Amino acid sequence: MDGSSETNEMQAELDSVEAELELVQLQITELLQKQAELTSRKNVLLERLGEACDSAQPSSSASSTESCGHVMSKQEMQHYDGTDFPWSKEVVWNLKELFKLSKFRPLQLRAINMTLSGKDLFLVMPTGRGKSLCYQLPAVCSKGFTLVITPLVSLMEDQIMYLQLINVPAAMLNASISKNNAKAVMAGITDPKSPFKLLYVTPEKIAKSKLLMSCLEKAYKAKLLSRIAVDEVHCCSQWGHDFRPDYKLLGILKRQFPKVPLLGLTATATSSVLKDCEKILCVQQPITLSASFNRTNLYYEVRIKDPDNEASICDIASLIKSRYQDQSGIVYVFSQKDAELVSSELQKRDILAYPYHANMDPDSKSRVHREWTANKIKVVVATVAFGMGIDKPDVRFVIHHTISKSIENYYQESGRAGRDDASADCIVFFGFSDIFRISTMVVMENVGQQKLLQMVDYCQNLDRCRRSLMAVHFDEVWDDEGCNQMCDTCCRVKDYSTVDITEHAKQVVQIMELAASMDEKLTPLKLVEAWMGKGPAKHRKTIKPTTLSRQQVEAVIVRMLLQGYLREDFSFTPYTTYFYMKLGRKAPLLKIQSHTLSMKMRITDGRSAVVRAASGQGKAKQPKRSVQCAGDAPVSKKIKTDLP
Ligand SMILES: Nc1ncnc2c1ncn2[C@@H]1O[C@H](COP(=O)(O)OP(=O)(O)OP(=O)(O)O)[C@@H](O)[C@H]1O
Repeated sequence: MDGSSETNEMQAELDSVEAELELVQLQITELLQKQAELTSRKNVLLERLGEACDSAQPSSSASSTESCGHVMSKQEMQHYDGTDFPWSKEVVWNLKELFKLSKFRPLQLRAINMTLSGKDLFLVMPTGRGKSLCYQLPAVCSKGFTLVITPLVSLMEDQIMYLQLINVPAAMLNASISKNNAKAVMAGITDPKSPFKLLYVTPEKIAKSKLLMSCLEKAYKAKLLSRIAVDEVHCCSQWGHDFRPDYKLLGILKRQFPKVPLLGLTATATSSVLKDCEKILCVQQPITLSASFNRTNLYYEVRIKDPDNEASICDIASLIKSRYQDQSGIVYVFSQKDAELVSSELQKRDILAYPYHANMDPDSKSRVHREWTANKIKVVVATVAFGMGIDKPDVRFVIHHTISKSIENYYQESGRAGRDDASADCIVFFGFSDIFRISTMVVMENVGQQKLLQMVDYCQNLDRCRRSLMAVHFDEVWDDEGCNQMCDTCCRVKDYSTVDITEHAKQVVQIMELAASMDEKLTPLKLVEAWMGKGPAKHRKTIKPTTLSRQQVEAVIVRMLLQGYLREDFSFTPYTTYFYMKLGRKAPLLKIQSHTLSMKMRITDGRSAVVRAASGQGKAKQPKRSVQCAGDAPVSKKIKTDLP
């Protein structure tokens, strides 16, 4: 053997060893990822188990730590759910007669009794579950007034309008009110007759107005300052997602008025953020009450969206007509154009539906909102612009014509259903091409892509309860029992079977490799078509078509994307973003004989019960000729959407 062929052989062996090493590295990464997922799940479960054990302990020795620093026994905690306090009669009377509510929601009475007992408290409760009542009701039952710190003037105005409606005197101090008005409010603070029960101020006012602080000082001395409520308390902490510098200065309140109980309210705060808030606000060992994010009255369902837009609207129309005749609901859509189109199509099918999006004039928007609230309009077909201030109790369904851009967004949007605690449905129509429409929109966001894929996983996953998939995002565990058959996966466990898709995935890789070898970029649609033997005649000759249905083809591609066998690739022009598919970092694993890939699929008919093995299983040959992949229309056009 001459020197050069020896070198060639060694080079070939080196290449092969390097390739193998790369595969091993991928397997290690995959296992480490799995380990991290399992560890995080284990930690959440351990925490839950700890809580469960605490609450199972005999009351004499119980020591539940439901607070950041303050230790309170379970029995003591439960004591605050009672109605034998000196103020209880007044509290219950006001709940019914003033606020016109029949009963308390979980944790409301506990929070109210605790704050009326003078305890400092952090209340973590999902949006729309009724945090405001926890300081509004105590304010009415206390002498003097409650100081409420709120970050947004619009939220302040909404609350004051509502309180005026129910005859509770309230005032506000912010940059938008007149000097005379501000003067009257300042005078009211020290008035022993307390002309208002709640005073709303921005954190800036506390930080900057010496006059306000001196009035509050006088009110404190005269025992007129009964309570301090800090809304959106997570804004204090730089670790929170919405830090506001003026919140950092609110520590002055507890330093100046140490005997006034403080109530911090938030819908989103981890325990480390709350610890930080505790320090910033100078509260010592506050009790933290956290309500579960699990909305037990909501039924979650995912339906496959028909690729034909008209057919998909037809599906929504018949769903509304058959299940929600004369009931109130929202259909969320992706773009302003979709809002116009879907609402007019629903109208053609005798459904009283109107569009709502950011590009409508303010009068039309508020008319749609008003008439829907008054039940004159049954369905609002809206972009995400329909969100803030939507507080209709009897929304019986929220249908997503297009998936949300993240699970957190989906939770908020779907959470507008069933606020009256009666059962309501949250249904997503999951369409393959929608993934890529949204992808191009979120591509510039920090973790936009990652969050979108979590939403896609929520839609495609048939292994786990939909609730439990959502719970992870709120650091909670809602197991199947917690679901109580209130999602389609829990209801239809028997309709799904696990299918080995390894050979199918290998075919996809082959197509991608061929395209890459020809320097051709594949859009998701083109990949589907090439695999199904559709598209130009020359493609059909080169690729052996799959035996899978279009729905299954799309499902396999989505699974491969979610698991890293495929990945997204974008190219940008000043006007639009183009979306293509690429092989993912795990694609080489499919070259290993022992590596398998499986997924759950819905058994809708005999055919899909077992997805038949791809042709040429185990000995797939490379087609000799290449796939012609270029030429299909790029996925993204410039679309007007209402970003949240
Ligand atoms: N006990 C109750 N029973 C029925 N409805 C209630 C109850 N408590 C509050 N609500 C209603 O729930 C809705 C939402 O309340 P609220 O605005 O206080 O929520 P929130 O938790 O402050 O939400 P956000 O985080 O959006 O500010 C209101 O319409 C309120 O009247």
